[in-house]
Amino acid sequence: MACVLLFSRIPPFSHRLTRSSICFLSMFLCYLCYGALFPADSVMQKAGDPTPGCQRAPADGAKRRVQKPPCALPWDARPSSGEPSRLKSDLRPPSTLRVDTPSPPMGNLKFGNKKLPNAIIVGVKKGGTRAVLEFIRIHPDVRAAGTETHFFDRNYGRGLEWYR
Ligand SMILES: Nc1ncnc2c1ncn2[C@@H]1O[C@H](COP(=O)(O)OS(=O)(=O)O)[C@@H](OP(=O)(O)O)[C@H]1O
Repeated sequence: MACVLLFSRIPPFSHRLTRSSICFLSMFLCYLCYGALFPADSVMQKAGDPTPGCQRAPADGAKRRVQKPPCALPWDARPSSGEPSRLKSDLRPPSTLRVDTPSPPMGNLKFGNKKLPNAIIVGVKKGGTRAVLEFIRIHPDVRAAGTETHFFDRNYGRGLEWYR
């Protein structure tokens, strides 16, 4: 009796095949939709961008990236868009970042305006503080000091005027 009940609950082979087909079909449709919504190039490069080599620069590590921008095209010659681009700010030479193209919220700051920092990265030596700085400074609204200031451990005696 139990056997009969058990077998009566197992769907016939054709039903199982249909369910498997539906399952595979839905997975395939999901894959297609995902591919249509998020094409591989949409994150790294826009369709009209004439500088494919710049945005596909190899990730060499933060220090080298800051010292030597991988793109030969001048920053001013690149097409601008309204959207704040993470990759563009990443490739921007540090000097240009400060002087030529201030981000909108920082635009009312004149060059040479001395301010104390809004945020400080604190860390031990070899604790990865440089990496944290490089990640945060990718944001277009962040303006970071060029080098580590070491105010509290080395330059505290110079006072706040030096720190600004
Ligand atoms: N996410 C992550 N995971 C693991 N390790 C990481 C990470 N980010 C940075 N690092 C390593 O941190 C080392 C650099 O740390 P600092 O930037 O604090 O260096 S420094 O003290 O300011 O010179 C440096 O180690 P070394 O390569 O041994 O010098 C980095 O490789």
